[in-house]
Amino acid sequence: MGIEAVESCGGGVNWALVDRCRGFEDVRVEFSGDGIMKLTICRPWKRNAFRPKTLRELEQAFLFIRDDPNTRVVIMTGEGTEAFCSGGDQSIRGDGGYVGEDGVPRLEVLDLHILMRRLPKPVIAMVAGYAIGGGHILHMVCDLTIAAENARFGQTGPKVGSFDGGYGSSYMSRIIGQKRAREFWFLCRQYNAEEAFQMGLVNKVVRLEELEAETVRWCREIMEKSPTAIACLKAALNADCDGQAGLSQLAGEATRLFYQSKEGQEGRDAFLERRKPDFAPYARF
Ligand SMILES: CC(C)(COP(=O)(O)OP(=O)(O)OC[C@H]1O[C@@H](n2cnc3c(N)ncnc32)[C@H](O)[C@@H]1OP(=O)(O)O)[C@@H](O)C(=O)NCCC(=O)NCCSC(=O)c1cc(O)c2ccccc2c1O
Repeated sequence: MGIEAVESCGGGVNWALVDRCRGFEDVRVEFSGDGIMKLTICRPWKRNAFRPKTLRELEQAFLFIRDDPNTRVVIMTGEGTEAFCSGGDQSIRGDGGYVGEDGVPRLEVLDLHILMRRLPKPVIAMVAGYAIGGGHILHMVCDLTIAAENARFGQTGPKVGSFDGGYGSSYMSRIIGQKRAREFWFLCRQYNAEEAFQMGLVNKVVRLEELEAETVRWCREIMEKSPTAIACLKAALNADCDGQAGLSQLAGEATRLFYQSKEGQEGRDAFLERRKPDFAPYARF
């Protein structure tokens, strides 16, 4: 995959920068060497608020990861200990969305959510500090969340003139229930890590110094399991709230398995060999 420049962080992993994402400005993409890809939003002076460029780089990284057989699990995090992500960068919010270098206003984070949901590999949010606004939604869209004790969670939309009626609302209510979701959005309060854990928003709370090591432990535990089973389970759990798109993702996993079977390959081979397919050996049991 073209990795270089080993640098050492916490968690006992020698993270290596991924060459093909080396030109990125807002996102650092690193590989553990044994299956874990770490994506770090690097705008700490803005509490890791995202701008269109940040989202583009995350999208490119996820597309790369989707096709990369070496990557089994993804960690998504923010630079530093102050914030995971504080949502959309309000300083470049125009009248119709967040304005990038091309001058076009967009709400592109919604596309990123879909990419993350469709990724057939687990994404774990590693949260230190604030996960606020669109940053809170990003952690919710991740499959699992490990939080440091200093983590703080909340929505700000109705305070800053915004709202996410997509995963930010409907999926939140699936996770924490309707009453709590309404509380989150209508009051715009902040919740600490323990409160988030009690609500089921977070899988584990650890001391800040332990955050990366614990997250890596979860990744490695997942990597001991069948990747196909994990991909099918993620698709099945998504299908519960993703409608036709969710069913299509789940069915795509079935088609992928079918393509790998002798029965599926007999259909292809018969067509190419201009003969009648012989499916007799593959009767259902
Ligand atoms: C995150 C905070 C609670 C942190 O508070 P703290 O006191 O620790 O730090 P400061 O407030 O002093 O911030 C330090 C520094 O960072 C700048 N900053 C922080 N967040 C942002 C931000 N989101 N955008 C721009 N800049 C930010 C801050 O201005 C300071 O800079 P200085 O130059 O003054 O040093 C607190 O910062 C906070 O509440 N931040 C705002 C959180 C927020 O409201 N986020 C936006 C919500 S809306 C959203 O994210 C969103 C995005 C989308 O793309 C959508 C798409 C489609 C539908 C809905 C969307 C949506 O709702």
